Amino acid sequence: MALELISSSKSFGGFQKIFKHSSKETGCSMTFAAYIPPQVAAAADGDTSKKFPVLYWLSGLTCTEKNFIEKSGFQRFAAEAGIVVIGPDTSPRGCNIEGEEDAYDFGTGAGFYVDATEEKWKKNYRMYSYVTKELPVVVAANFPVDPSRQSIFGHSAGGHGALICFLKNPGQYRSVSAFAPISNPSVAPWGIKAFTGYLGSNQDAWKQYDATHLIGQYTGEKVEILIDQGGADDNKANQLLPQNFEEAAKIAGHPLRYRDQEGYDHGYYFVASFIGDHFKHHAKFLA
Ligand SMILES: N[C@@H](CCC(=O)N[C@@H](CS)C(=O)NCC(=O)O)C(=O)O
Repeated sequence: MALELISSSKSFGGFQKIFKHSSKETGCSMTFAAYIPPQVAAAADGDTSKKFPVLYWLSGLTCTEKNFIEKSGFQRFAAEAGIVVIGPDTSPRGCNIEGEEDAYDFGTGAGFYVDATEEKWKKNYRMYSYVTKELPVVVAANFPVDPSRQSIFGHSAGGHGALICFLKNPGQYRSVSAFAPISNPSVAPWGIKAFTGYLGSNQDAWKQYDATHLIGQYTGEKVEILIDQGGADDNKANQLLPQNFEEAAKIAGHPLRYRDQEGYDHGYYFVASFIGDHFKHHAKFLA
């Protein structure tokens, strides 16, 4: 479980680090980003038993662990709140699977946070288990985090990932939020492509990774979900389908704060504009 430090840069009094480690779930080496807020070093001088809350960030298609840490400006808010922020890469890489580099929306950079069952992909493409099981154990073993205070959020395919990780694991995460999530992947082109490739043609299997389906089955505490969606996001009407999730949440009686943000597109300028609100949202639950 040894971690290799790739880089470390001081930011807002804390440190933005990137690590690499060998993953059992994905059968390859994985990188992840870890922001360590200034309160951690301050505590290490005194009370070393102090543990900090941890917030997981999942990025979207084409991303590595770098997009969020370089473009969102989140470190200011993590430093203020004293929250450790972990952001994994979005897929296994370099597994020598035929076709893995052929598309921006499938294979490398597009693990889609599922455990593949199709023969070609099932050995390595296990991002669901990597994010929900292996990575939290690695993080708890290497950083002073309190595993009873974790939450999750993400963007686009990573917003889909955050919603399903939360909804499939009642009690594991205290809260969830998303920017422009792929909300109903079973009926949207990106989702259909990923699910067909990783899970095969059985649509019952797809539903187990579809937030719009899962919210009706969720048995845990109904904590409010925060979703921000850009009103000028070209993907909204055909890929993201937030209205389907909104409708399903209403039927399930699950509180949802859905905000249509007029004029914003799908990119990280949009994420950066509202990232502070998402930290406020999670800090309430992680206190
Ligand atoms: N049209 C884009 C689709 C991919 C995309 O929009 N990716 C989003 C997440 S779904 C992203 O975060 N891209 C990287 C970035 O903006 O830094 C492409 O072909 O690259």
